[in-house]
Amino acid sequence: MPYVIGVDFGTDSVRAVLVNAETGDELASGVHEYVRWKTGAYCDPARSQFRQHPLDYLEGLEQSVRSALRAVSPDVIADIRGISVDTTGSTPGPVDENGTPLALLPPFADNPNGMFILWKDHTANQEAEEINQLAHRWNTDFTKYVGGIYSSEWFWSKILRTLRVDESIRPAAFSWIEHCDWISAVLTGNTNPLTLKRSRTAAGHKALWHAEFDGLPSEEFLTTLDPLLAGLRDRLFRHTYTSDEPMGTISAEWAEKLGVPTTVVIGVGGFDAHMGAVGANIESYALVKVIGTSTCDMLMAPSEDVGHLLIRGICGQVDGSIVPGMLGMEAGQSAFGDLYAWFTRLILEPVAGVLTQQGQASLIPSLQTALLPYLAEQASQLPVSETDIVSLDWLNGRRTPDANHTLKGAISGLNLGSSAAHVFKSLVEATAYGARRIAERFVEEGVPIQQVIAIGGVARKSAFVMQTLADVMNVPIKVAESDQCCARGAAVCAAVAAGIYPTFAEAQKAMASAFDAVYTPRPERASEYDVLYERYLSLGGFIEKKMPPTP
Ligand SMILES: Nc1ncnc2c1ncn2[C@@H]1O[C@H](COP(=O)(O)OP(=O)(O)O)[C@@H](O)[C@H]1O
Ligand SMILES: O=C(CO)[C@@H](O)[C@@H](O)COP(=O)(O)O
Repeated sequence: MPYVIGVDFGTDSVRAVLVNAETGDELASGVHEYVRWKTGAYCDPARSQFRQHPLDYLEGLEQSVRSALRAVSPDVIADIRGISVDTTGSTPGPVDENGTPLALLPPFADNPNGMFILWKDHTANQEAEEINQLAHRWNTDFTKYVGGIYSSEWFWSKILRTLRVDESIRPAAFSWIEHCDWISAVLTGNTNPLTLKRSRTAAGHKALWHAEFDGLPSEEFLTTLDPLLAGLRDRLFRHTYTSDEPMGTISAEWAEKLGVPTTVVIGVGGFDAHMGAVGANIESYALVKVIGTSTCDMLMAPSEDVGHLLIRGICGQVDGSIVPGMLGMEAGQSAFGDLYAWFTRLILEPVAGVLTQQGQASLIPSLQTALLPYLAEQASQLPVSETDIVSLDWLNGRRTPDANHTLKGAISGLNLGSSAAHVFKSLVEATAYGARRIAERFVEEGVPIQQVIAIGGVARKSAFVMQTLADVMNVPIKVAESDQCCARGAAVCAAVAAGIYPTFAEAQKAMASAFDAVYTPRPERASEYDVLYERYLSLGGFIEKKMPPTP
């Protein structure tokens, strides 16, 4: 029997799953939480600075795969044929001529600017704005395939910001690399930034790569943006590769580290959301919502049907970014479950402080675990009325429609009777309104949505959130059965890259997740939410127009 491994680098942890490529059975999995990231090292949330140390990734890769393989017999291990990796993105980092991230070199070991700049880092808002202004007056609008607005979450904004603020990085950063490309390259032993195979998904959605531009934006565009970018285009890449392609064969060093055969094929890397959509059996005109810390909303359609459209305000339309040969479209919300995490922290921090002062700190961990489910239970008992609190989901800025990471969240309609459950309910509704706005944008732009599928931590863990989402969007939502859909999707990609299946369709048929729940909209709630959704749009319009933007 052939087996494959999918490795999914999420925001907080990395997960590896071992899948039987014939039956789709998940034999084993392993999880590793990033050690340095967990302590908050190299991050400054107040400034939206979020950096990850490459050692967290290397340790996570080894630990998660080893831990999965501990559960299976040597016969199974001997039949492992492929490994593919997905990561968050855009999560780029500076590398030297050998493709070594600068933070792995002693002078930069503790320099956040030598590390990977996590997708949710918004320190480059100013640079994103400059890219947009220049692109919109250039003869070719390089933003046209990424919704017309470049984001501070993406590749060029982050590179430019880093080069501007840190002189020490400038001579040392020979090139830049996305997390998904680097880890896949590490596994093959060839991290040469000039020859390793770069992911189409990362390049097309985040780096303004397009076949029409003959690759990345022109040297003239980049140097007009800032002379600090001179020459970098030639040290990046011109060609890109879809996730059905092999990146290479595993190096002897990594075969030994992971305990897998030296014949294992490493697939070209990709993003968590895109591979997650594959794991959830995405098909034409299905919207797959990856609902976790943030959301990614993945929509796929035949290029011949929608390739002529330029869809405004989304995170890109890229040929082959999800499934080779199809147009992959991405949108999303920069914070979804993160809103709930923020609210529980808000409640817990002072309570934990008091408990600690009173010598009862041992109570804190169980409070931490119980609080979200408790709030959801309380909120689910509340009626919905047109005078309810209305909140905005922009606590981490707005990713789509129309990226603007200077925007902030808001809570409106509080009175002295407003309880924690009322506020929590409004935050859950706000995330659902943001989701509805994205779906409406696709439809307004001419891309129909025929079904909605949800995957990710929130989709699996919270019936309350999912029912609210179905009510607000007024569509049935199917939830994929797998707890590890992104890693499973990576395993599907590995099966194709390793030649076990010739196409994604065949690999998905055998290996993609089934569905185990459907949330059906409740008609009376749906009509109440139509009214509240209008108030959400008005509140959003007011905040965007009247509140001065802050970095
Ligand atoms: N019971 C719950 N109800 C609602 N949200 C939850 C619950 N448990 C966890 N979450 C949210 O899930 C998010 C993490 O999602 P997950 O998919 O596991 O991780 P990631 O986004 O890093 O891949 C967190 O933001 C957290 O607030
Ligand atoms: O933006 C993308 C992909 O394009 C994601 O990697 C990013 O939202 C992070 O996803 P998670 O919230 O960690 O699931």
